[in-house]
Amino acid sequence: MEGNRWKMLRAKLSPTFTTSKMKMMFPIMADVAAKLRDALLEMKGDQKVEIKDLLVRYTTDIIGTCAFGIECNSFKDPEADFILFGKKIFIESNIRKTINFFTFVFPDFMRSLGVRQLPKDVTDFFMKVIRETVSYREKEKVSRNDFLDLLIQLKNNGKLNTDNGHHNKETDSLPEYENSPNLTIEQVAGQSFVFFLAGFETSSSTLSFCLYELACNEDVQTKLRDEIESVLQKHNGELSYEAIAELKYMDMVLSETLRKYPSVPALNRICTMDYKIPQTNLLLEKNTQVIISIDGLHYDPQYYQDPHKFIPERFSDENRGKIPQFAYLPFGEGPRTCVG
Ligand code: HEM
Repeated sequence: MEGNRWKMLRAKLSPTFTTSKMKMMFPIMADVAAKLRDALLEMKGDQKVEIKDLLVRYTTDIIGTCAFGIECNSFKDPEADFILFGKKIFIESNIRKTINFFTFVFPDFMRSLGVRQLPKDVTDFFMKVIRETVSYREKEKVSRNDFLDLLIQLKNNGKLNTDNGHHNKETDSLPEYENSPNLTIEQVAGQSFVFFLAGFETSSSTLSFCLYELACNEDVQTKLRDEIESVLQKHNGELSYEAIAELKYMDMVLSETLRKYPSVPALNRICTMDYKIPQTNLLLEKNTQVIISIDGLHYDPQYYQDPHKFIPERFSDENRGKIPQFAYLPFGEGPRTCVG
């Protein structure tokens, strides 16, 4: 999706990802985390685990419940529809294609809201799920404090309800788009679907790589475990939004994971005007497609000494500032940066 249509939707949807909205959804996410813990506890000591598979179930359940408002139950039922249809998009159609999908094909995919380029049974499934859920919620006046509730507000009112009746700069859409049309049910379904696709594979692969690095680097693992135990102790053993925010070393470990294994290896842009790259004779003409290699930047020894080594300390308060802003791009950059 490009131009004004993208701008309008982005302006409407960005407020659904604010800190306060994330806090609101936190208990839903914590419930799914508890199910992951239970699934792990049920395993026997010497049982082999395909961790990527388990984490796909975890992120599918999180996004299914936050974006679609549906309990996918993937831990109890590995054959659940969401898992099967998710696999159909991502696993059966080779991983390389998936990566390319996010980088080069993403704008086209967004233009059509993704749906027409995918197998019809997959799009029919997601469309049906959203139509039924929205219709049920509207009829029964059910509210779940989740992302779908926010999309329903955008469908019915064109903007989000204000918190406690007060305007809040976090929750108001940008003023120039305040009077843009409400979302249609197709746009609600399309957006939920985009979030499902953009979210579950990126997050589960990041978590898998993180666990892999923790297994390879026991010192990092011990330090991280100590941090988690001490923060949880301070919060009476309770996992909360505030407790997570205190996990500084965890943040460093995840940042380093995203450096070594960015989910999206390259960014894709199209020049909207002629642009001369400063201090060179290079002119990028309007409509030129530009591909920025995230992998290339993240492994450039000019920015990261020993780039193949897993060193979370690169992202300590002291060191983080030494990394040039555009040499670390796991979530992209600029107005199109990852919304999730
Ligand atoms: C580890 C997790 C994730 C990573 C590494 C990641 C990475 C990215 C990257 C690199 C982009 C392209 C940005 C650009 O072109 O500048 C992107 C876009 C996007 N991401 Fe993510 N993402 C993650 C999780 C999520 C989640 C959980 C969601 C939603 C629930 C999400 C929704 C989106 C959307 C909607 C876009 C398109 C934004 C636009 O074009 O305006 N992502 N993501």
